[in-house]
Amino acid sequence: MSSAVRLEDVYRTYGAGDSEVRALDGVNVEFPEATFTAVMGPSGSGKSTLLQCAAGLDRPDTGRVVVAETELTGRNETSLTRFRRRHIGFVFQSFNLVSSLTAAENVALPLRLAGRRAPDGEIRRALSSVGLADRLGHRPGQLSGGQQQRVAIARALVVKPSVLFADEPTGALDSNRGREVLALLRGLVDELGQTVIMVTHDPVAAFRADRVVFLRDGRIDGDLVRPTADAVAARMTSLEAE
Ligand SMILES: Nc1ncnc2c1ncn2[C@@H]1O[C@H](COP(=O)(O)OP(=O)(O)OP(=O)(O)O)[C@@H](O)[C@H]1O
Repeated sequence: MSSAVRLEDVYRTYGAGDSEVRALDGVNVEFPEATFTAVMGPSGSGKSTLLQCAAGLDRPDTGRVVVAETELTGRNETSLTRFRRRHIGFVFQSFNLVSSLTAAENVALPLRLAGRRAPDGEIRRALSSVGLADRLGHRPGQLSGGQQQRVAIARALVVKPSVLFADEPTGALDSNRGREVLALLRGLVDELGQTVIMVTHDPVAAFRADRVVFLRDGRIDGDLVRPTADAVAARMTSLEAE
């Protein structure tokens, strides 16, 4: 199986001198196409930094990041932005929708930013695929948290990205709404062959993934394939105790 995302020897340090933090300390990891991977680890272990570097939102100090067989490292900002707009979808814990725009307008935004047309049919299809065909004209403030996150997922998917990244996508939702979002992500992988990489603290969320990759102190610390929630929770407990 070919890899959708590959990080080779990635280092990322913040600050300098006494306040230096090595957020990523020689990370090597591959994320295969059409699979759902969860990234877990104690607070401060580098999960968000890994996701941001893999998505081209942050730059490693050294090492290589390859997405869809394209090397991101060394590209200038314009070229990186262009690549991201075509190939990367990103979903945040806090949804990050534009509050003054309707659901349909939010979903159209990435196409417009990429200088593409945003046909009504395409926008409607994206919102239908997340179960929100009847909420096109609603603004974020008129939607529940779970619905807002589904609009954010539709917005990330409308460009048909090579990879969908999600940083704690269920972190702001109650457990039922969180389960719906996870089922949606799982369905994208199973039905559309979408590659999904998700950071989460929640073993129940990680259980929906094909594989869980663990981080500790900026390094990869093993993985679990087709994990049970109990196995993930046990692994997290031991990582946090170390
Ligand atoms: N912009 C920044 N400036 C300085 N230090 C940073 C910055 N971003 C992250 N760090 C540090 O890098 C380390 C890794 O941070 P990161 O956010 O990747 O961890 P995380 O595993 O996602 O944490 P959490 O689970 O708490 O969200 C932490 O020690 C953090 O304090």
